[in-house]
Amino acid sequence: MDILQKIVNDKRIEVSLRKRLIPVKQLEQSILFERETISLAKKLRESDTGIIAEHKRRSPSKQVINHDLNVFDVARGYENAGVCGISVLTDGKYFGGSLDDLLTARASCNLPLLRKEFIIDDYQIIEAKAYGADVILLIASILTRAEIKQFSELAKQLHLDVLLEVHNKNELHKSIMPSLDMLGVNNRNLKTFEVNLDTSKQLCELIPNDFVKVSESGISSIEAIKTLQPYGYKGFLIGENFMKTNDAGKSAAQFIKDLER
Ligand SMILES: O=C(O)c1ccccc1NCC(=O)[C@H](O)[C@H](O)COP(=O)(O)O
Repeated sequence: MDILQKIVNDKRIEVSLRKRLIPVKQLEQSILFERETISLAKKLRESDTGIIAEHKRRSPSKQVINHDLNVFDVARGYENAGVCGISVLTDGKYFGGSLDDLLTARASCNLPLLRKEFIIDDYQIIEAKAYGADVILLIASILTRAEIKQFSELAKQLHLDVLLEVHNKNELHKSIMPSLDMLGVNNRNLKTFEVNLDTSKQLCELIPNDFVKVSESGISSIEAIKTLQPYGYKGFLIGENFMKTNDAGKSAAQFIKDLER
C-alpha cells in the first residue's frame, strides 16, 4: 500500500468522526462561511514571481521539518515577503497540521489560503470554507473523474478556487474540466519520494492554457523557477525550503528578492 492510500484510509475514518462531531449545519453558521474569498488563480496570473509558500511542520518524506515556528508568525512573515498565497497543511497524523492552523493563518493575513488536505468528501470542502480557506486542493490520484467533478463544482458554488494536482499524463487526461482553476504538477514521486522537476517540464504542454499552471514540491532554488517559467508555470508551491529555516518569512522574502533581480 503506498503512502497516499494509507493517508486516504485514515482520512475516511477521521472524516466520518468529524461529521458526527460538527454537523454541516454548524459549519455553515461559522462567521467565516459568509466571508468573501480571494482568488489565488487571479493573484498568480497577475504576478511575476508566483510563490505559494507552505506551512509544513513534518511530512512522510522528511519526518520532522520544523516544530518550532508558530503559524501566526509564519503566515504574517510570508505575507510581508510578498508571496501570492499560503498553503496550510491541515492533516494532523502525517503532517502535524490542523484546522486551527488554518484559522490562525486566516487571522494573521489577507492572502488567499489553500487548505492543503486529502479531500475525499464534500464535508471537507464545507469545512475549508468555514475555517477561512480560499482554495482547495484535489488530488487526481485518489479521486475518480466523477468525484473531481462533484467536489470542484461544490467548491465553485462556495466561491473557492480549485487546484487540481496530478503526477502523470493519465491523471491529467482524466481530470481536465471547466470547474478547475489551477493545474498543479507534483514533482514528488509519492512511491519513492524522489523529486524531479522534469515531471513539470514533461506535463506542461498537455495542460490547456485556460488553467493556471502550478509546479509543486522540491523547489529550492531561483534557478528552478527560472527554468520552469518558460514552460508556462505561473505558480510555484514551496514548503520545506522555507520551513526548514528558523524564520520562514525571512527566507521567503530573500528568495523573492533574489527572484526579482
Ligand atoms: O511532502 C511529502 O512528503 C508528501 C508525502 C505524501 C503526500 C504529500 C506530500 N507533500 C505534500 C505537498 O504537496 C508538499 O508539501 C508541497 O508540494 C511542498 O513541497 P516541498 O516544497 O517539497 O516541501
